[in-house]
Amino acid sequence: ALTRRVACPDGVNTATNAACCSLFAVRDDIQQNFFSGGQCNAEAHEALRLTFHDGIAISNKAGNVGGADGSIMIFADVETAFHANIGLDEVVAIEKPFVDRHNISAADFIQFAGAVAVSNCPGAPRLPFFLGRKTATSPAPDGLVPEPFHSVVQILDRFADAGPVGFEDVEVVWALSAHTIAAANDVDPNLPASPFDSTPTIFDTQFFLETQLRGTDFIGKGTQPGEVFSAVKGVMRLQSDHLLARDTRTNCEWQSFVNNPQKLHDRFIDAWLKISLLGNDQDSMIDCSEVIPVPKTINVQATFPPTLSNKQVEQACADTPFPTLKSAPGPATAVPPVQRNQALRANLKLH
Ligand code: HEM
Ligand SMILES: [Ca+2]
Repeated sequence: ALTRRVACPDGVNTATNAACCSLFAVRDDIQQNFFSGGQCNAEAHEALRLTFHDGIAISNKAGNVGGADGSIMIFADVETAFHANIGLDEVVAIEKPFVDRHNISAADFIQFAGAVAVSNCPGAPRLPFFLGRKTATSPAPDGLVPEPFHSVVQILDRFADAGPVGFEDVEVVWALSAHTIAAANDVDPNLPASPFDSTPTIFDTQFFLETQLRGTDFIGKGTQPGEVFSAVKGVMRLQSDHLLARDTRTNCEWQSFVNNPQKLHDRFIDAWLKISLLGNDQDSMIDCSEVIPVPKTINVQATFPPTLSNKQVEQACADTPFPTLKSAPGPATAVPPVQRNQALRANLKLH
């Protein structure tokens, strides 16, 4: 049966539910004025990180208060001072004016902006967006956001405790697909915008491949808490990603994503949707996924970075051999830092 669509008051768009109509203007505003005309830039990456740090701050042990409730923006003074939220004061400051000038809650805006952000990255899945989150009445307590220097057990336990259902070990791996479009600004403050894979503006499986390579050096002057040896110049490796790629509880799931973009899509949609709904009841929310842009598709094979090959794989999964893949041609060159929207930052007096 055909779904009847309603004409939106903007005279341009139609929607399956009239409540979604106001999101078109929010989308167009952030694409233009936040993501530099629809780029998978540093701001897009930060918008995605923020969805996680708002959502994951809920604990079954503590009675499931919080989650994706906007507390990280509403109580920004408290929460952006938490060590795990380092650097997020900036994206909160960028996002706040958009919330103020549109009729949308902080909780919904954070997740909506994250879904739009991901759509800007070629190769990404089109993430679903549901409208109607509860609004925070108190800040999240400290200690609920995983840190890169945490052990695998600490990380898996934290995810398992996030919400009444929690996350299975494999779902933690699925969620970490986000690090294919990511960089670190504050792990090594001397090297801001250091990406986690060689293609931080493309939603591909390189992150899972590159973290499985034998680390050879720090990308900066030395170790920072949560940083380990990386295999690729310019690419920062987090200890948490390194350990999850090797731990017996997660290593085969990690490897299974290498050169499997279909699985990457399917599982990231599942894991991210779950994060984006933590603390809320999906059945009482409105599906506005149609407002999220359709990402550009890519057709690439996972490849070893120049000079590296299957020989450098630190095989961890005992069940299945690592896939045999080609190496990118040429000499090893340093992966450049991720571009930031300097004008936007200057306007808000951010560094
Ligand atoms: C074990 C769990 C995780 C740990 C320990 C972790 C840790 C980190 C750290 C340390 C950074 C660098 C922050 C900075 O210095 O600027 C980072 C960046 C990022 N993380 Fe995670 N993360 C985890 C899971 C996730 C998940 C589940 C998502 C999203 C679904 C996510 C999305 C991102 C993104 C998009 C960035 C890049 C931000 C930017 O480029 O500015 N992370 N993460
Ligand atoms: Ca990538």
